[in-house]
Amino acid sequence: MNVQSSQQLIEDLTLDSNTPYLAVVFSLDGFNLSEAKILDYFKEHKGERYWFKSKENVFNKIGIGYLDGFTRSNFDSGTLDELKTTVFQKLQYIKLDESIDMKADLFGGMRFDDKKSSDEWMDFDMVGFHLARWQFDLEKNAGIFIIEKDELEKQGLVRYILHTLEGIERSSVKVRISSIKSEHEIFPEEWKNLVKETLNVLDSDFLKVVLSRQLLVRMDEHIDLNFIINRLLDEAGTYIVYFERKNSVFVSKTPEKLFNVFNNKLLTNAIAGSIPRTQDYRVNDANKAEFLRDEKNLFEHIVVRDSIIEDIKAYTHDIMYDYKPSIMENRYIYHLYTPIEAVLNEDANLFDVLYQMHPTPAVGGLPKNLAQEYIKEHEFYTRGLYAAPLGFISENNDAEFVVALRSMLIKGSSATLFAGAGIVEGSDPELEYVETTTKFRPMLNVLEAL
Ligand SMILES: C=C(O[C@H]1C=CC=C(C(=O)O)[C@@H]1O)C(=O)O
Repeated sequence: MNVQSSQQLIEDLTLDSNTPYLAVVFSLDGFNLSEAKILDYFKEHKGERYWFKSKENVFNKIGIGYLDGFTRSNFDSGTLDELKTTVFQKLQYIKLDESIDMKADLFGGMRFDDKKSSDEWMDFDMVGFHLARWQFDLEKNAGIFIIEKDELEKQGLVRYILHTLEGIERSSVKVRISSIKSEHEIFPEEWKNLVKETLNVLDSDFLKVVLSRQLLVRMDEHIDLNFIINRLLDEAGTYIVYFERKNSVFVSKTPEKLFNVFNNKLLTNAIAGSIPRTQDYRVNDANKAEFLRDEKNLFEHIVVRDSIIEDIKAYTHDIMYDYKPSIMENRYIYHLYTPIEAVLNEDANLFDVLYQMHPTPAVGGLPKNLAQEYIKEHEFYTRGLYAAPLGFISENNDAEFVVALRSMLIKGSSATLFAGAGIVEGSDPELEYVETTTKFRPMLNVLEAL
């Protein structure tokens, strides 16, 4: 960044009186920044920081300080779309480097069930989208600083941004390692019984329901967030969601995309059907071949796929997918996987798409309404952000939302982990229980000291 020419650009800028914020877009070229350094540098903003990294390394976004945005106590697509437009209309942009292609976006989402509440999730809104004051994208190697115009002092602005970037670069991140003191499964036997009872309720009208449970992990002391942030980078091939709000942190290493939209092209996928991955590649190869032929898993997968296609039909055209699923390989588990592509209709409201697609049958069930009601009534806790849609949305409707699986809620010295399994006719309660144990692994791995 050339200080003089950047400063000149700002001095020459005519401030538009209709927009309260100035968004300064800058390059990170020449700076050696990492996620851990950025988040640590802004530690006084604890409770207002997020990190959202794409599974395919397309973006790596960090947001600091929730300057603006909107929260709602229920989901109303029309209102949300208007609120979104209002927030973006408050921004006037200035690029310190013409070649950077970055704009501000909103990060957030909604709880699994926007009508069910419990104390555990009090810090998170039913629906909430945040405009961060500092936004970094380490994939784009660029950042944005948004400042209120009535606080703006043009002369010092470029120096202030530069000073901040240098400060981040210089900071050395201290990590305090904590150890797991106890692990406590919440109602394991009752959960297996619930699966048994559910098998009696399933029929040709109620095909599938995903039942989840919790594992409570107590650490020996207050969990150091730098430690969590460092551990999150450990496994590639999943998304990383790290979302602070007030005194809670929600963390997910989900493999599951709800959908993304870039240049009006919508990508989504069906992920359903699972087998564990072992340490032995020969066993894995044999299991994978068997998995692709296994009727229970194939059935579970195909109903999920068809339901997703049904959900996006009203908002898209030219839907394309492979008829046969492939296998998605994660570190501890394999899933049956079908990518689905479509073109978004011109008048589509992305909040409508989100509301229609959520919950996918991979986390709710089928039919969706029946399954959602069943979960609300029978599960032993409130899902909150577990299996909820979280992600970002930009002014021009580029967006990416994930389904927040393989996740946990951190408060103080404890973490609550979540995992579920799709229950269909023929499911074995003991095997489903083991499958949920496998699905706790990614978050246990984050918490376990090396
Ligand atoms: C509900 C979860 O996983 C879903 C996603 C993929 C495969 C699943 C399954 O095979 O049951 C689940 O539907 C979870 O990880 O908590």
